[in-house]
Amino acid sequence: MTSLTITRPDDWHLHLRDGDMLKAVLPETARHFGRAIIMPNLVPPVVTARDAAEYRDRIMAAKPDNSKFQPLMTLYLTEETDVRDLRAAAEIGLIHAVKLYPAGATTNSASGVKDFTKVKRVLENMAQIGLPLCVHGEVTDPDVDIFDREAVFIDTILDPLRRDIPGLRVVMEHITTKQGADYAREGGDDLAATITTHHLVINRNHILAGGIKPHYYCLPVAKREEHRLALRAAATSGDPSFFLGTDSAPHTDANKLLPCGCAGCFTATNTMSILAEVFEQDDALDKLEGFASLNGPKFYRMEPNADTITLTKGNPVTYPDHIATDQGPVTVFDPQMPLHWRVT
Ligand SMILES: NC(=O)N[C@@H](CC(=O)O)C(=O)O
Ligand SMILES: [Zn+2]
Ligand SMILES: [Zn+2]
Repeated sequence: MTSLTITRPDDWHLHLRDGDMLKAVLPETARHFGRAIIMPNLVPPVVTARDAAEYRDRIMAAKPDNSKFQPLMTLYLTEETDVRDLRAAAEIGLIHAVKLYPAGATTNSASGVKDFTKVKRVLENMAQIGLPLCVHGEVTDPDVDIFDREAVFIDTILDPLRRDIPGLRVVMEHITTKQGADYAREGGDDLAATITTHHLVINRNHILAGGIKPHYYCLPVAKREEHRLALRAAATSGDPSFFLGTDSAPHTDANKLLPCGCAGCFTATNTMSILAEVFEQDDALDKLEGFASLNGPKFYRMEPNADTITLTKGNPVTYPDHIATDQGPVTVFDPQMPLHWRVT
């Protein structure tokens, strides 16, 4: 096969940041994607309907001319989240999900949840109205090894939470483990998982073997090869429990290349080329549309995009190794393999 036309994809987990960074990175996503779930971990975070409306306006203003890209806004769940404000924002279609960060789990998560009893009423209301909860699924207990934090979160927090609040619709964001894939697969219609582009490509050796590679450091951190293979199997299976959330998370090189560097991989630029290569390697090009364009809208109870994109196979694709921003360069994720599929 040398050409593949699929429904225009969406990105169900994206960091666009704000200000100059937003202006620099938004065109990279808007070029190929119809919609994206916009992560609310700004500083300060997007916690109220008003914050979300104002952030949406800034995104719309930063959009390239002629772009039909639609940001799907989210609220950042805090122990002070106001149920009425949240319900009103969902009813008018301003927000499409609420994001749960355990306090301290990842970039800009200090306002996240420490005591789950404090958010129970909000979660019960979300279950009533069918509003999905997007979960960064890692425990923050310093006694738990960083490579185990996702699996421990599923057993000690996510599973009890889902039993406690029946009907709560949950997206396990950026799963990185076999345990995550298994739990999502078996969780029924109210549970799904996003998988990033980079976690289909790298394992923890890519970060640590032969010298430390800060550009491959993200959270949850990439795990052993067996987990990467489990994610590949899940993404290419066609199972509607799994869909694309790139977690494209721009940080300037200056902030990545530090003694204590930021977590995040920036994949907006080359995600579709990487995915086509990955799905072709696994003999699953016919499953790419489900993963990137159909399974996400199905879970979010939205129509798929009405238009299509075409990927064409040819000589290796060239793409910039970084994106320039007013704050400095942002390195584009290097999949360490030639990519032959370009969006035409
Ligand atoms: N994934 C990351 O490594 N970083 C994300 C935060 C997140 O999604 O956890 C970021 O905002 O930079
Ligand atoms: Zn996260
Ligand atoms: Zn993220």
